[in-house]
Amino acid sequence: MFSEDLDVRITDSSLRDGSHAKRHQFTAAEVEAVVTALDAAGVPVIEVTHGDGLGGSSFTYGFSHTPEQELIKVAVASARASKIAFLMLPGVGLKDDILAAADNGASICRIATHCTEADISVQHFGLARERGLETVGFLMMAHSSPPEALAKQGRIMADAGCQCVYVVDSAGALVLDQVGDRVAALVAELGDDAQVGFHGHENLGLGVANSVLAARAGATQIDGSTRRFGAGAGNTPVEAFVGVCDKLGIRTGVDFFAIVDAAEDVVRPTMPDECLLDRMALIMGYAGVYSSFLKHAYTIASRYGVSGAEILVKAGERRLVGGQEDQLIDIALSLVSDRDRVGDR
Ligand SMILES: CC[C@H](O)CC(=O)C(=O)O
Ligand SMILES: [Mn+2]
Repeated sequence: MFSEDLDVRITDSSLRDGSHAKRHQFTAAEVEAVVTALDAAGVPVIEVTHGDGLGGSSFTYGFSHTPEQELIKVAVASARASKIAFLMLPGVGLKDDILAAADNGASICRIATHCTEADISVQHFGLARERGLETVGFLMMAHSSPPEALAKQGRIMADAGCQCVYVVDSAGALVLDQVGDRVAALVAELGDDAQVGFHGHENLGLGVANSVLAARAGATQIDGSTRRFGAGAGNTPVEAFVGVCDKLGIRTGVDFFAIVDAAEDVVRPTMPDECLLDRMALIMGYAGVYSSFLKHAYTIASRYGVSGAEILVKAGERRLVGGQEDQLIDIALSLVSDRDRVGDR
């Protein structure tokens, strides 16, 4: 599926996972600048979509500054060698959105489901393959399922036409061997039927280490974001991962010095803030909370005058999954009523 000169193929998610951190405000000029720089550094795949995937621009998830199909067109026009990928969550986006992205020149379709719900992706993989797209499946919140259960879900995706099933550590909650064990279970289940990938978040500071263990366990596609530009504390930093891979003899095809320059000179200026390993991000990793809830938790905490950290701890206890952003409001209201009850005594 990709050049034999690579041991792992990197997908940069700054222009999709970073969209969460930027509250979906990417402009066409920013996408052009980032794609041009990443392409020149040799990044083989660049993902461009609203943070919540095709169709994500909405009241619930946050409206995009620029329609994502426009951004996809700009990305395709700016890339010389990189392939442009897009993400879609069945039910957030529609099948027509996949066809529009393909018409706009994107060539890799990534379908994401909660890690126990792979069966809702079947028709989307079928459509994407029919349309000639390369396919990737995302099993999100993978920390919440044991390796064997994840492997069974991966089998559903592969049988539907998915060419690479990802272990997606949405909460940045997986620790070292927990990644290796999940990747190994998928590799054993899928054999030659599909590749295995890993998508990490930095909430416990393990993005690079977890990605190396994923590669050692047989993952051949690894996600990251340049300058960690992603939800929560961000994703595996591509530039650090490339540097580590160079030292370990893992071939990524990405030029270390060029990607370091791109991170500092091109990606950083598009970021509202650095993605930090701060209290809120650490709690997400520790409590197993979906990274894309971070900005919502900040907004809701300030609207209801409650602690964002407490919202996240309770979100972890409730085992919320992607799409349940509105439950953060419910948690905030329960914190307000607990506080009022104590005040009444
Ligand atoms: C809302 C989709 C989500 O951000 C996908 C992803 O990157 C993850 O689960 O980590
Ligand atoms: Mn992510």
